Amino acid sequence: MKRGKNSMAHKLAFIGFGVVGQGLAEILQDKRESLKNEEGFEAKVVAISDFRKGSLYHPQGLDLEAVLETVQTTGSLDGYPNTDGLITGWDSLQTITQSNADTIVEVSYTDVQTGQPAIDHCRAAFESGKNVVMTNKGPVALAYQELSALAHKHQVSWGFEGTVMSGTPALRMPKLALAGNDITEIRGILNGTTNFMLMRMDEGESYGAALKEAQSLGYAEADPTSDVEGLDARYKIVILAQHVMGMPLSVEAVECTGISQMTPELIEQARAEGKRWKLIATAKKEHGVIAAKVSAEKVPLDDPLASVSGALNAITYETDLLGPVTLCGAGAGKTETGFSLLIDLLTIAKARETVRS
Ligand SMILES: NC(=O)C1=CN([C@@H]2O[C@H](COP(=O)(O)OP(=O)(O)OC[C@H]3O[C@@H](n4cnc5c(N)ncnc54)[C@H](OP(=O)(O)O)[C@@H]3O)[C@@H](O)[C@H]2O)C=CC1
Ligand SMILES: N[C@@H](CC=O)C(=O)O
Repeated sequence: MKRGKNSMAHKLAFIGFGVVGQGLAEILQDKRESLKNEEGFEAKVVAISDFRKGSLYHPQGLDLEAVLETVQTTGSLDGYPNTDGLITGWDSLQTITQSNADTIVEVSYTDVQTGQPAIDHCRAAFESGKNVVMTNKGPVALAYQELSALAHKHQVSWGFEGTVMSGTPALRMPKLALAGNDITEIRGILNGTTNFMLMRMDEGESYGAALKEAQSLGYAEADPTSDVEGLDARYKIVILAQHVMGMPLSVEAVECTGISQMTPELIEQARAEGKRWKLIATAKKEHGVIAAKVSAEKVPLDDPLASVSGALNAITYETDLLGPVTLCGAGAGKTETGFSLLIDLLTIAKARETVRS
């Protein structure tokens, strides 16, 4: 269905411009016309602030094609054409508070210990009346209550679909399409890097080579310890418990082991038993109490999770009205995670359109 033109372009500022940031930028560039014609959505990237690649701000908008060409050929934003009105050198907080962006795209590293500086990025954005869309898991796992309340107080939106299962709607689907159900248990494969590594190891590749390959494909965290020790999956199960099950859960309360002890012998042993290793995250609600854990499990081959391969993820929601509902799709990747930010942006745009009409 064609939608009416939205006269006001959404002004975006990116904090971080690595794999995922560039993934969204490419989608906005490649789908500019169809997003405008089919969704009535227009976006203007006014600022990008990255730790080492540099930073750019132009209140009238940056030339996205030139930005991508510059960063992808030189690894830096420094060679971007110096046009009239261009400001360079702003750090993340200056970009958030001083740019004319209405939405901040927070795609900096996930810090699994403190969630910072991304928590402060969200606080600064909300207090400046700006929406945030993000794939950074730290703020959602560690400061969900505080930041939800702050966004609400300042009447701005906070989108974080990509924090769990990349662009696969692991948060939106249960919140919208399963509304009215009591979700009593969530069980799934929530980390693409380790699932990819386990597949490659099952095919005979070494642990180190499998990790390198996952890194080169853009699946791994900047510090892949988060992936292989299960910390990334732990953050995701905490996000699911809080946002989908409505149960407060701290990261420390989730027992967690990863796959760093996995050996060819263990893989062989599982195969001999007709099983396959998977890193499984579970959250179960019983008598108003939630228990959650992340661990490598030997899954029988007839379990649907056994056939989830590569960077795919899958999740089963146990519901009271519908029984088990399983969602399977991308769990990591440049375009896949870039899409998660796009769907958050489209949701904000549609809400804005509804308010205006
Ligand atoms: N890759 C994926 O498939 C997925 C990633 N995510 C999450 O999305 C986020 C981005 O991931 P990804 O793009 O892969 O990671 P990258 O490491 O490729 O990119 C992160 C970027 O953020 C920059 N950065 C770090 N800290 C700051 C800061 N304080 N201010 C400005 N820039 C900063 C880094 O700068 P520099 O390197 O120049 O120092 C880097 O360019 C992470 O939080 C990750 O957990 C979520 C789902 C899937
Ligand atoms: N490193 C993460 C990226 C997405 O959250 C993963 O491998 O799943």
